[in-house]
Amino acid sequence: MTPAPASPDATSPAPASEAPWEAPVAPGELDATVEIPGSKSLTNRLLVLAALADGPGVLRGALRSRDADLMIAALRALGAEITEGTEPSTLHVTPGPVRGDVDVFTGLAGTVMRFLPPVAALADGPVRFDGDPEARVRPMLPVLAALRALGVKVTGDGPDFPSHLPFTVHGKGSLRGGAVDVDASASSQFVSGLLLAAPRFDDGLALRHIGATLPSLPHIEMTVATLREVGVAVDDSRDGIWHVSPGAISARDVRVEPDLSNAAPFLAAALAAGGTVRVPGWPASTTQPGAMVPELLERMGGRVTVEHTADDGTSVLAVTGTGEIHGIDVDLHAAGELAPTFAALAALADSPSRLRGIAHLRGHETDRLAALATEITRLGGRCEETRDGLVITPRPLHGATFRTYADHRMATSAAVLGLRVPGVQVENVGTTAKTLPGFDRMWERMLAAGRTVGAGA
Ligand SMILES: O=C(O)C1=C[C@@H](OP(=O)(O)O)[C@@H](O)[C@H](O)C1
Ligand SMILES: C=C(OP(=O)(O)O)C(=O)O
Repeated sequence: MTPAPASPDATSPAPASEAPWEAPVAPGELDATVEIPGSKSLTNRLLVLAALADGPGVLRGALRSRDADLMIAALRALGAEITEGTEPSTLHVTPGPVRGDVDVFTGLAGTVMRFLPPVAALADGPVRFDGDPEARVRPMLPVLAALRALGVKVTGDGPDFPSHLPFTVHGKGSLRGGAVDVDASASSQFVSGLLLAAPRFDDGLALRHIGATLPSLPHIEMTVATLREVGVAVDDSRDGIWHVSPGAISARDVRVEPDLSNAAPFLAAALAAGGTVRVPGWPASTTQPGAMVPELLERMGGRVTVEHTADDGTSVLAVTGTGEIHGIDVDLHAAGELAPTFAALAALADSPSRLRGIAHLRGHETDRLAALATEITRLGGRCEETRDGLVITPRPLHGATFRTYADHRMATSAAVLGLRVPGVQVENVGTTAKTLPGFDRMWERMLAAGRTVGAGA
């Protein structure tokens, strides 16, 4: 077992590619099998729980990307020992007392900036948080205000209570917990972060969501499911209220599912290019919002089949393009991270589309509604922002530089568009390292028909 890299690049600025990447036009019908690395959301939840557990645990098939490596670096700083096994995707985690007087660099990872402040409240001293310039505008107030309401001192750079990075959480070694109200209408991650650390609060946590809407419910269900899997009692029987009982977090040896949201652009490629793209390891049941991908692709004209089911219950999911892409009217409130992929397909469709319920995307890696509208328009398309989404009216598209605003999913949606539109120059494709390092090479290999494509191949 060798120590996992000390994440030298995780805490440095996000990788920026020098020259734009010319998104390849599909050379013909696809016939590819694409192995998708582990889920970001599961990897980072399981890492947090492993670092707070009652003994050493193992993650297999974990994602190794900028967001995961930032989580690893942060948890190490906070006192956990994390080493690589025989493969980089096998991580051995040995918990330690949560350590204070440390710095946590969040990069642009929502999971790091929202999941770790509640952990920092358990530290025996101050934990200073900062991140990428783009991270400093992402909403943070609800989770910091919740910690304050629970008696934790949180300070910012100036005299005012912080609503964004940078900030410092002054841990006192333990936290009583109790009841707290949180407005999670801007991000489900405010709820998930508090719930994940809650079993280690003396009295657990009774969290009530008080906002008008609650996005990304599957991600909260994922949090609840991962907590239950480590033996934590969670009562979620009332809408918008979660009760986490205090207690030990059991150490486990777990396998991480592939990232179904990262599978989305590859499967969407089958509709844009024609032919078939397969993703092995598709879980029989999952809390990942990417579970919606097959149904949405079918609604847009794709054909979805399960080609093979393995002994472990996972399947090879195959999506075949029929040559047609239809517009779609869909509420993506539960699965906002899919919006960039479906916006790209919508711009290539034969009828208009409406993506609804995604106002909260304005607080993602960038303002994704503005970014998608601007960049699809730049290619000659028609994409208009609404109060809570996008209306996309297909028009003939042409090549241009597609700006990505440090957003990995802007880059992957540009790749989908480029399959049909020559000359799409993707600025900073390296931003895909946030959740899928080597995306551009995987994409190019997918276009070489009949190949099995893996992240490291
Ligand atoms: O908890 C998680 O792992 C995530 C929750 C969602 O955040 P929002 O609720 O802010 O959309 C999602 O978009 C993000 O990619 C991952
Ligand atoms: C919104 C996303 O990321 P984050 O975890 O940084 O919020 C995303 O990956 O689409």
